[in-house]
Amino acid sequence: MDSDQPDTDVTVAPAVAETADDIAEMRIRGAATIADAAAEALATQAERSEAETPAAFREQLRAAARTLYETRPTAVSLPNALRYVLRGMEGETVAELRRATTARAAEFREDLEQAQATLGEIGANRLRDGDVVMTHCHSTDALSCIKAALEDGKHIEAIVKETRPRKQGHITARQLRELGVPVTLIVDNAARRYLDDADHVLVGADSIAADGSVINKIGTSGLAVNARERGVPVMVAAQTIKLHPDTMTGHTVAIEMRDEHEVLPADERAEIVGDATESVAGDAVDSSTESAADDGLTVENPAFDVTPPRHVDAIVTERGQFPPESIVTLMRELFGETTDEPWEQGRSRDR
Ligand SMILES: O=C(COP(=O)(O)O)[C@H](O)[C@H](O)COP(=O)(O)O
Repeated sequence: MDSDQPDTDVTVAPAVAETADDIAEMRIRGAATIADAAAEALATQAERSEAETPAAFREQLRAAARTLYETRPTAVSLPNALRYVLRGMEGETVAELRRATTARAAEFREDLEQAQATLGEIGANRLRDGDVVMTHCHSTDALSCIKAALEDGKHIEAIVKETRPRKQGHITARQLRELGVPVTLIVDNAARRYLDDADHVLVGADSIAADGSVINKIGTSGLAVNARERGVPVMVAAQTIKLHPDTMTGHTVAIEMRDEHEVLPADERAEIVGDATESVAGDAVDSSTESAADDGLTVENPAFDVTPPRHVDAIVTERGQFPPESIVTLMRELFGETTDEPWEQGRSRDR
């Protein structure tokens, strides 16, 4: 076996495969929720493992981590969660390893919840009574700030961007209404017009790079540019689990490209390309063998974009609020300079 890669033949618990599928298909979505589900899945793998040796147990956990890691590439909370749990995989026997791993996953999940609550209290300090926030996508970290402001007795209203193509804005609108927040739902294209009515842009993050760039749902960067032009401050609510350690050594953050059908269902594609199966020269082409790429229409569906630090006013974490340019200091403190692939954690023990 290649010593750098886990043995892909190792059986992963069906529950882990299900979680991986739920993440890939976005039934589980949003960076914090994905991290929580990944930690829970590793705990499940540990509980259900029938490994007879410590080495076999570790190999199973690493294979589970890899299955989860390969679902979506942009939210760094996923590999950060996997690394954190696998680092706690300590013990001389299978029973010890199981106990340590499940305890570590539980600790991670509690810390995650606590971090979000703390971040919310810090973010709420930026919101004044009567403020209107404009949101994009659905971020549990961003909502935590609004929730804490409401708990402080402030009246907050929201302008919620629909967020095409998946319309996560509907989830935000529903949850804000459950909190009693008056909501104005707008299409993405109306954002600039409604910025005149907003006191803050408040978004979450999937990853934050060492230079303070914010990687979040596609459309965030355009919103931030428009907000800057309109003089509306942009606040990013992001637990430190969103800090991307690899960017300290020059790596860039992978932007997920999703299926074109999220943007353009097959019947709508057919309406656009019409009878493109007949070539200009009039030669009939067999549509059953024609691939979508051959009809001259390309659909791009990037799920995220990068907002440069100059368009962001504050990154609010559970460790305090930071100007984006200084986030690297916190990153170094929390992650050090070196990172391995999640399944590399503790591998040296097995060599
Ligand atoms: O971009 C998204 C979700 O994208 P998708 O719907 O494609 O997963 C959210 O803004 C961040 O993940 C932060 O969310 P949270 O604050 O909940 O971690």
